Amino acid sequence: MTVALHPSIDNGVKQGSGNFAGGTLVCKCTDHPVKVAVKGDVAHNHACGCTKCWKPQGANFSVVAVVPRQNVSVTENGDKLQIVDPSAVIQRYACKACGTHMYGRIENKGHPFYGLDFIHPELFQEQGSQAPQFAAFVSSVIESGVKPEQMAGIRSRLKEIGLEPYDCLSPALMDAIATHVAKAKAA
Ligand SMILES: N[C@@H](CCC(=O)N[C@@H](CS)C(=O)NCC(=O)O)C(=O)O
Ligand SMILES: [Zn+2]
Ligand SMILES: [Zn+2]
Repeated sequence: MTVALHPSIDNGVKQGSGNFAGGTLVCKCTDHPVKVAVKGDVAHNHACGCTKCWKPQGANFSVVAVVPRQNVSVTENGDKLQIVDPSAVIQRYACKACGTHMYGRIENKGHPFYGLDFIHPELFQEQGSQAPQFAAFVSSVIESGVKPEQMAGIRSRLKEIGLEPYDCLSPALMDAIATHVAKAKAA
């Protein structure tokens, strides 16, 4: 049996339509679910192995992407949301009833990713948003209980489905962060 990564990619990565116009994220509650409207497609969608990103039951990875924060609005049952860890860089708003993270927001205006919210595309009611592009923080799954000897299998499975594994973010995103830091230092 192949190692389980995340239900939305375990049978292969499904490509996006290329013209996803946005949609509604819905939490797992059957009663009064939280709904969040997102305008436009997501970007930088990826699998994340860190312990902070929300994963569905049984998954070793989260699938998470970014959207401009002005494109995100809570439309229903926002009173059920609470911030998971107010001291984290990314303030993740989760449903108090079912635990699903609905969006994560950076409030530090100096952060390289300020202006982008983090969302989980599997929560879209609609199909067709951008597919995951790579896997980040892969080694961090060990912090959630994966045994080091399972890592070779996990990395090879990620590669098999077309998600290059990295132990931080992708080179493009790391370069973007470093560029931001260099400009801030020069200013
Ligand atoms: N090894 C750590 C890595 C955590 C981490 O740095 N996560 C990244 C990717 S989501 C991050 O940007 N975190 C900022 C935050 O969680 O606020 C863990 O698994 O907890
Ligand atoms: Zn809920
Ligand atoms: Zn993460």
